[in-house]
Amino acid sequence: MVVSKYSASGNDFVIFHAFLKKDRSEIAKILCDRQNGVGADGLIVILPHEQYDFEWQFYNADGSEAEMCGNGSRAAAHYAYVNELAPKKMQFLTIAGVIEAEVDGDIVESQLTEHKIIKEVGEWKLFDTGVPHLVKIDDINSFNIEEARKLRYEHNANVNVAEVKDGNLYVRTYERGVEDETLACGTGMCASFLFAREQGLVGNEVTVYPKSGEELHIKLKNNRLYFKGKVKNTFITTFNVT
Ligand SMILES: N[C@@H](CCC[C@H](N)C(=O)O)C(=O)O
Repeated sequence: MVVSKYSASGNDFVIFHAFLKKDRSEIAKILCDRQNGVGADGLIVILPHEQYDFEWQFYNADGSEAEMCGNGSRAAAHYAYVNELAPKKMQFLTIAGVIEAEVDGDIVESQLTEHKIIKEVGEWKLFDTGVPHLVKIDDINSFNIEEARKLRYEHNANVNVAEVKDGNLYVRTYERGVEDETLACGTGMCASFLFAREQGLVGNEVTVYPKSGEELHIKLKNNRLYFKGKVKNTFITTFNVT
């Protein structure tokens, strides 16, 4: 099979398109494996849809299906555009709802699904930005992988520590389904932005830096989150599925 590998700010994905919607949990594990597969944080499968430009299936590296993925939405939009599956400005369906995206060269902006606050857990706050994210505003160096892993299982959520420095937002994320810290997480950066904004640390727009150090932009307009940054199609390959 022919697959494309993408990096969206360091969050990496294997992407292919198909005609049939079926359980692809096993192939996600195989393709995402960093030793025996292509290697990625997630698998995205682009499928035709009658109402929208396309529909996707998103799987984490461990084969679990997730409702949404912010960085993945930008990579998928770029893939769909360059493969002539969607126009520059597109709408596509995820489990969490409809995503609007616009491709401009290697920059892609996604309008995420509606967001909400779920609950407070001490100094942490649990947001839903398409998928669940616990966020704490603290020194970015206080990110502790063991604590994050414990919270992830206690709350079935991704876990973020965020800090505002010189008006910019810095975020580190432990991702469920990858079961490790990743180089970037879009829905996590957006949840972190919401918490920082609530605390008056940022306004309606912010420049954000995930662990990869790449620059992204988030804005809140009419209570909707817009998330913008570069994506890179790192390679296209054939992969033997045996
Ligand atoms: N990396 C993604 C989020 C992917 C899903 C997440 N791991 C989950 O299972 O909730 C992003 O960029 O938003």
